[in-house]
Amino acid sequence: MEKIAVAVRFRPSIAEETSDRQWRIDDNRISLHKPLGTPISGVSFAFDHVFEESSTNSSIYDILIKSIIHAAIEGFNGTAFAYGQTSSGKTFTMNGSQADPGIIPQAVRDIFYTTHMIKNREFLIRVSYMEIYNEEINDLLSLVNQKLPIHESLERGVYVAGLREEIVNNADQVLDLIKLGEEAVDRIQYLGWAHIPYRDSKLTRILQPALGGNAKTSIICTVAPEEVHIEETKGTLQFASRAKRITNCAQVNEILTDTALLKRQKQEIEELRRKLQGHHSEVLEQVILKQRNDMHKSELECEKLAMELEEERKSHQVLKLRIEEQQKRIDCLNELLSSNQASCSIHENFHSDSVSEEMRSKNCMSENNIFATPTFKAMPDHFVMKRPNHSKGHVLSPLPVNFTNIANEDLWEQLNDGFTTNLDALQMTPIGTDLQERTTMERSQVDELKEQYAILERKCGQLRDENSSLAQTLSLSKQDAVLLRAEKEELVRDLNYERLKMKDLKAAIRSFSLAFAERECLLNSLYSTSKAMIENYSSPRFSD
Ligand SMILES: Nc1ncnc2c1ncn2[C@@H]1O[C@H](COP(=O)(O)OP(=O)(O)OP(=O)(O)O)[C@@H](O)[C@H]1O
Repeated sequence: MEKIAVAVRFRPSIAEETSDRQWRIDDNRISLHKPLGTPISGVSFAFDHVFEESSTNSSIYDILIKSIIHAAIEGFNGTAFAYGQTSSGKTFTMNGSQADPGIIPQAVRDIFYTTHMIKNREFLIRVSYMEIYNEEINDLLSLVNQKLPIHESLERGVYVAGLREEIVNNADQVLDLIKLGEEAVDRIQYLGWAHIPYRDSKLTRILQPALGGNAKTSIICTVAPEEVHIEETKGTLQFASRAKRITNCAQVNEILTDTALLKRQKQEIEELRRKLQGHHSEVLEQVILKQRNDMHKSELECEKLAMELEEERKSHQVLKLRIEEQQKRIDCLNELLSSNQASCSIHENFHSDSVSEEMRSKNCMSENNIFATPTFKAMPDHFVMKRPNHSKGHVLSPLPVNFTNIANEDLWEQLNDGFTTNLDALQMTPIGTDLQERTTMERSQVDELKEQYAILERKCGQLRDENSSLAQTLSLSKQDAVLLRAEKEELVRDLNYERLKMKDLKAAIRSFSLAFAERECLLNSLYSTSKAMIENYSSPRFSD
């Protein structure tokens, strides 16, 4: 006979308040005090352990839970649960945080660590996970198992019928299952004392063996230290005091005789055989087959994507080259444009008499290359003449329609736009028809060049358009490539995940088969031993 271990844990205070009354902890005693330290009578409780606000989950595990886990490994029933008002720290105590794992992850790791160290015994560890919500029991590992009933039998005691039990081989599998179960819950309040009456609830029934039955039990009552929660805290402490009076009678579950062991082994082997040959193995095989198919599909998808990516890369390369080529052509045209602009400005300053061969060749105006200089600036409307020796400033006038060999005063007046001059001071006169021919020829050349310039400008515009559309295509292709790469990475991740799942399944089947083979061996040996014993007993020596 032994008492239930009851501990109280204070969570750190959330509110910064000045309180009239406060809880005081002295060793394992909790009492309520007035501001000046006077204890309030009748509000004092003693427990097995009281954990202050600064306590850690790991210290709680070591002091309160570890011994239960080790006893369970030895064959006892064990129960540990948290009880307390909302927001008092139940979840924190059970699940904990990354830095301070709660008692569930610690217990799970401890179970596998300890069972691995025991070499002379075999363990079969199964996990189930359920919620009690509004007095209904739901399976968190199988969503089809809802509203499950509570049964009781001589062999199993109180149990939830139809609850899924997963065989597990390591701690991570258990924690993964718990995570899976938590995803199914969108409501972790099992022990909301304000909502579920302590008596008559399904929870009370399930906890029956733990509260006064065949089990070792630890209860962690979580409380909030703030004054505003004093009444709820008192309620929790009263529950804890009642729980402390409960006595359990824990016994190692079964010490089987050879015959009982034989019977039990036979049953287990039958159960395993049924599972292996029946639905369970079929499901596993189907799952493996599906995983394999998915894996092949993903691999094919990956290859396809890789090929597409390669194609995309090649077309990028081609586009890039084309753009570079176009850019070169545009640069070349721009160079020509600027050089021709320069030549046009020189051309504007030509005096009709002073067009020399040297100038012509310098500005690409020789007979041979006149059509090779495409971008000329348009000529001004008036062809102008300059008379350099007449005065310092340039006197410009429109070109007369006809020149003759002799310059008279009228002509000069016409040339100088009404400006009169001393004809004796003139050094030369315009030279008639030759100049006219040259001017006409130059005009037609300039017209042709204008046309060429317009054509080339159009072409340049087209090239620019083409260039920008190629740049657009390139940027779209780049975006496509990024998307394809992301898709590929996701597929690779899926593939790896499927591989891991398949590996786990294979390991589960392997350990399942091993256990099955070992059990069969054991059965056979027990069977032969029993047969030999029976034969021995029925031999004439014993008949006598
Ligand atoms: N011992 C502790 N140390 C640090 N923080 C804690 C502790 N206990 C509780 N907390 C914090 O207090 C808040 C409430 O705790 P928790 O969620 O565990 O309460 P709960 O009893 O599970 O609430 P509910 O019943 O409403 O689900 C959380 O933010 C939690 O991280």
